[in-house]
Amino acid sequence: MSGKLQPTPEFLEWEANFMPVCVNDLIPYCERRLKPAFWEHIRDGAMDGETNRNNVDVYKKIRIRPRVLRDVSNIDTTVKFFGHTFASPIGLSPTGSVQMCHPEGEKVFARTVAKMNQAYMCSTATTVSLEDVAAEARGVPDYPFAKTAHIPNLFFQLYVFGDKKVTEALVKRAEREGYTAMVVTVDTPRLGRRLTLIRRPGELGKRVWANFETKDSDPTKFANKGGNLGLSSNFSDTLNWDSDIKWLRSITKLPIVLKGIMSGEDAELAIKAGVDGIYVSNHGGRQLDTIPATLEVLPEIARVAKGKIPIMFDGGVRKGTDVFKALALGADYVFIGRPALYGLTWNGEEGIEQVLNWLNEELRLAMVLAGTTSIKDISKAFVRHESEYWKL
Ligand SMILES: Cc1cc2nc3c(=O)[nH]c(=O)nc-3n(C[C@H](O)[C@H](O)[C@H](O)COP(=O)(O)O)c2cc1C
Ligand SMILES: CCCCC(=O)C(=O)O
Repeated sequence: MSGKLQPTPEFLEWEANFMPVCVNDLIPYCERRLKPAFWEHIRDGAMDGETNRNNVDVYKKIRIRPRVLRDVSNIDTTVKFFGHTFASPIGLSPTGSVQMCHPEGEKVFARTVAKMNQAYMCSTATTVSLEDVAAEARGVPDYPFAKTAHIPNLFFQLYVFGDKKVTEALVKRAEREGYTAMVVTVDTPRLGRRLTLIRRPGELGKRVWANFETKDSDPTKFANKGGNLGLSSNFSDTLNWDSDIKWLRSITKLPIVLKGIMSGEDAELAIKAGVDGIYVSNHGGRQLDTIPATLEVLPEIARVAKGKIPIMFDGGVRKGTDVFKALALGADYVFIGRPALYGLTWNGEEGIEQVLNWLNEELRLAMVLAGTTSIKDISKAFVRHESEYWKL
C-alpha cells in the first residue's frame, strides 16, 4: 500500500473483493478511501450541485443512432490537435490539489499522458510545481519529446491574477518548460460558492500553492495563506476581452485557449479576439450553480465555432458513449476531470492508465457498433435528442 493514505482493516477487507471495470465503479472506492473533506471537495459542485448533476445526467437524453453494414474492421481514434497527433480525443482536465489522492500528485498525470500519448492540462493550483510536472513527462523512458522545445502532451491552465506580474511570471515559466498551449480559465473571477470549502475551510490544507513556493515563484510573493479560498482571492475579477486577452496575446506566442465558454455569443467573441481554441466547460459545476450542462450548450457553440477554431469540452464524461455524444455534437477534444482523480486514488499510475484505457476502449466499441471508423466522421447524424423520437 505504499504511496497511499493509510487504510483501515475494514477497508482492506472490502478492497480485497473490489474489481472495477468502468469509471463509475470507482466512486464507492473513493468514497470509502479518501478523507471525507477531500472526497466531498472532489465530488461536489457549487451550492446544491444542480449543474454538477446535470452534467452527468444530460447524456441520458441523447440517443446514439447506430448505422449498420459499414465495415468497421479498421477503427482510427487518433486526432490532430495543435500540430500533434494524439492517440485519442480524450485528455485530462486541469484539477488542483491532486495530492489529496496520491502523494505524487500531478506528476502521475504527466507520466501517464506522455506514456499513452494523450493530453493533460496542468493546473495553476497544483501540489507539484509546473517545472516538476514537465520534468516528469520528459523523464518517461523513450518519450519522443524528452528533449524538444515543446511537450505536445502538456498544456498549462492559467488562472489570471489581479497582479499582472504574477500572471506573467507563470506564463513565462510555462513557456520555458515547454508547455504547448496556455489554457486560460475565464469562468473564475471568483471561486463559486462551494459549501464544503466554506464548512471546513482548513481541511484541504494548502494544497494549491506549489507553483508559488519554488525558487522561480512570482516576483511579488503574494500572501501564501489559506487553501483554495486564499489563492482564489488573488484571481483577477476585472478580467475582460478588451484589455486582458489582448495583453495575454502580447506576452506569449503559445496558442491561447479560453476555458469556461458556455454560450454562442462568447464563442463568437473568442473567435473575434483571435484566440486559438475554446473550451466548453462549467468547471465541473463548481462555479455558478444552475447554469446548463456543458453538453446542452455544445450545439449552439458548434454552430458558430465548428471548423473555425478547435472546440475542447468537459463535464460529466464517464463513459465512451459520453465521449461519442460530445464529439457528435461538436467537440473536437474531450477532457475528464473527476474520473482521473478516481483512477489515481484507486491505483496511482496504473489507475489513471486504466481509466483512459476503459474510455478509449468504450469509445472504440461505440464507434464499431454505431458504424463509424474515424473521429472526424462522428457527426450530428449519429445522435438525436430523446424528444425527437416521440414526434409521431
Ligand atoms: C478537484 C477539482 C479541482 C479542479 N481544479 C481546477 C483548476 O485548478 N483549474 C480549472 O480550470 N479547473 C479545475 N477544475 C475543473 C476541471 O478542469 C473540469 O472542468 C471539470 O472537473 C470537468 O468535469 P468532470 O469532473 O465532470 O469531468 C477542477 C475540478 C475538480 C473536480
Ligand atoms: C483556488 C484553486 C481552485 C481549484 C479549482 O479550480 C477547483 O477546485 O475547481
